[in-house]
Amino acid sequence: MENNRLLSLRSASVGYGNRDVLRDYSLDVARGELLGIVGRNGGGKSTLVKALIGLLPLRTGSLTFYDRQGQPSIRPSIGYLPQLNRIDRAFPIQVGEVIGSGLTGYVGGEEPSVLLQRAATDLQIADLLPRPISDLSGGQLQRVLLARAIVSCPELLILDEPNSYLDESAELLVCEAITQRHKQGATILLISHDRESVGQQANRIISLD
Ligand SMILES: Nc1ncnc2c1ncn2[C@@H]1O[C@H](COP(=O)(O)OP(=O)(O)OP(=O)(O)O)[C@@H](O)[C@H]1O
Repeated sequence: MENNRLLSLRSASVGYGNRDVLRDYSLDVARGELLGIVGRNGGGKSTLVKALIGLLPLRTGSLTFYDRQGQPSIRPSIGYLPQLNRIDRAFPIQVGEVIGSGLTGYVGGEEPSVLLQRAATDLQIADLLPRPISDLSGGQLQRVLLARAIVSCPELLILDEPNSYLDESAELLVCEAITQRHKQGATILLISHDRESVGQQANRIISLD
């Protein structure tokens, strides 16, 4: 892992108000790894993710990202799928705009409209692009948010409960999209309370209970 690390969290404490949810917590993630993060409801999975993407400050400890030479570096490009129940469904925005927001700051060489169309096609939601998100079913919105997370082909993909609200065929589609991004070299953190579903995809599983 030493030379192949993407990130290293060391002795971190993170929490809300005066309560630490994670205390003295350490985690290394290797570049190209598909890491499953499992655990009971309220175990701290989303809190860990928020700390990794900078939404929650560390109270103690450190978070370091590394480049391909193993040197400390700036944060890599990150795609994030939040839990659906944290999304404001009434916000007046169209599907295409939501997916396109995943391209903010994109500096790669590909045409943004091509990337957007590809992500929408991969998740079979191209016909939904002009629709307002308030019109969508839970499973459709989940695929839209996943498309936003993957659209820029980020180095690090963090997916919080990606299978929520999905029927069986949509689960297969999402699983395929995740596997494809992994094969292309992305490092993926897959968060779930369902150890069995994560176990089929992950190289390694950690548990937060
Ligand atoms: N914004 C917040 N303010 C205060 N406490 C919070 C907040 N978000 C989460 N918590 C608390 O932090 C603890 C960990 O929550 P977290 O959402 O990280 O768990 P989780 O493992 O992701 O759970 P789930 O499987 O239910 O999504 C819980 O006790 C929760 O009540």
